Amino acid sequence: MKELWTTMASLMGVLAFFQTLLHTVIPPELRLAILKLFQRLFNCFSSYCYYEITEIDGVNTNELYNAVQLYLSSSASSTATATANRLSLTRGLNSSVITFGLANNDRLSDVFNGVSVVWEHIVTPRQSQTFSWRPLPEEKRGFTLRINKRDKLCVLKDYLDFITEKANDIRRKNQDRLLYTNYRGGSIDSRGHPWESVPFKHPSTFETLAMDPERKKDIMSDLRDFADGQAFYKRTGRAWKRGYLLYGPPGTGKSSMIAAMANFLGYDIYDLELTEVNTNSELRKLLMKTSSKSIIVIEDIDCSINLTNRKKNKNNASGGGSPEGVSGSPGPSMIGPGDPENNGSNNNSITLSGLLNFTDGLWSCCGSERIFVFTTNHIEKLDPALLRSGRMDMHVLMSYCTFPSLKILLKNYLGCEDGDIEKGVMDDLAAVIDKAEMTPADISEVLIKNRRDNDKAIRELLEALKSKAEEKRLVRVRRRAEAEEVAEEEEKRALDSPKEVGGAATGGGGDEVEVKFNKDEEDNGIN
Ligand SMILES: Nc1ncnc2c1ncn2[C@@H]1O[C@H](COP(=O)(O)OP(=O)(O)OP(=O)(O)O)[C@@H](O)[C@H]1O
Ligand SMILES: [Mg+2]
Repeated sequence: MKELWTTMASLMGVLAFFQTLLHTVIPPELRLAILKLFQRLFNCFSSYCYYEITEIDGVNTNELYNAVQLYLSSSASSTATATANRLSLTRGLNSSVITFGLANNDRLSDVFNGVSVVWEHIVTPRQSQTFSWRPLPEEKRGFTLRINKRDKLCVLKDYLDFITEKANDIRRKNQDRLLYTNYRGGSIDSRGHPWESVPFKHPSTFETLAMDPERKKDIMSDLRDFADGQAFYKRTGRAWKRGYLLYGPPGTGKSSMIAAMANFLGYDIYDLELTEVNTNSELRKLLMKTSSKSIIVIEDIDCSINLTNRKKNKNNASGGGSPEGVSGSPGPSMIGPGDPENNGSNNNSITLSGLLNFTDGLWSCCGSERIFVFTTNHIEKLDPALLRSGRMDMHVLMSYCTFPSLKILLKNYLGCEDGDIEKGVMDDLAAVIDKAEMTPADISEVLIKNRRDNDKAIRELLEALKSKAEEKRLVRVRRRAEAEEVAEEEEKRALDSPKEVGGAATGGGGDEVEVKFNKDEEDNGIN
């Protein structure tokens, strides 16, 4: 044994001697060249290709590294017990989910399209801090992907695309939805963001939303088509965005529908408070800072902006209207801060034109996969240019509660399925629901109040519906009586007016004569 140790020691001594000799005799350049030669020889005979994905690419963070890390985290968690003994755990900002990661210098195998690959996470200490504008981490991190040479051409690109897509999905799923608002107008905070965000936890879903089931299905499939439609939008040359206009009386579920859309698609919401935005350029700035896969909402659009701007400017053609692209409608005029119309009480110089550009102009495409949702209680007040397809592709009427919607509310609040309530009672509800014109919000109130006692809740609901229906009937009777009265009066006036009509006839056309007469009167007054 002793002899063995002595031989080993002398062998080590000889090796050390030769190493020192080689270092002194062979210059470093030659050593490097020999090393490279060996590497090349090894690569020639190896049946694998190796790809390195480093954390920092020069000075920038390598997005692919982050994507691979996230992607492997899902594989690592699912196969954690099978392969890895040591996993790193992380929880990101705004996230309630813990992600698993491949620990340092650990390996993981994966299969894509039937091809096996091996990932290795390599962490080495950074040797010397070279000069950099930003401090670099002390460790050099990277992933090495090992693929069989014969498979590399057919899978590499598709595999990396797949990883990037999957990582984006995981990132979105792991992060809580965010609700952004622009309470400071377009001004930016210390981190350069004009939006403030809070986690979005609205529980509304399409399942809880009370509306016509067919209409609901249409909207859901429209949203699904939109989310899966990247190739379609590219092929047709359209910007990947969609506009929804939700209109109807207060309390019919417009805001609840927006929350349901966000929860369905997993998108963030940007709630744009137009009254906080002072200029069109601020609006543009806000738009530029929104992310893809988001819903941009303007609630109560009729109250947010003076939608008569365009109409006013229609008469004011010399005011510099720009062509807007809607046939038959004149281009909107930009109203600048110095415009007399905007001075005085209203200093807000955001215009309808700015808003139209926001939803449909070139700037609306600075990002992708975005849904614009406008809500209003008065669709008739909106400018037709705002409603046209392309801007608002889908108009959704959120109406008073109908019988199918009522069934959804009964299920949500009382847990009553079809058949749980007596048929006679259901028939009574069905007979009265349309006449009552109650909103889902009104009905929810009645149900929520009595949710501990289903019988009482339904009894009170029926009473409320009946009394509302009676109220509506009385209003209709009164209106009809008033209309009849007006019609009678008009008839009487028509009988008394042949003389006037005759006089007008001699002048050639009622309205024209009246205008002319007034004008003459005016002229006489002036003279
Ligand atoms: N269609 C609906 N389905 C389920 N719940 C509804 C529906 N409509 C209203 N509600 C209930 O009424 C409340 C108010 O609804 P919501 O805020 O969505 O109405 P809205 O149409 O946006 O009203 P407004 O026009 O005043 O903004 C919601 O919290 C929800 O509980
Ligand atoms: Mg609302």
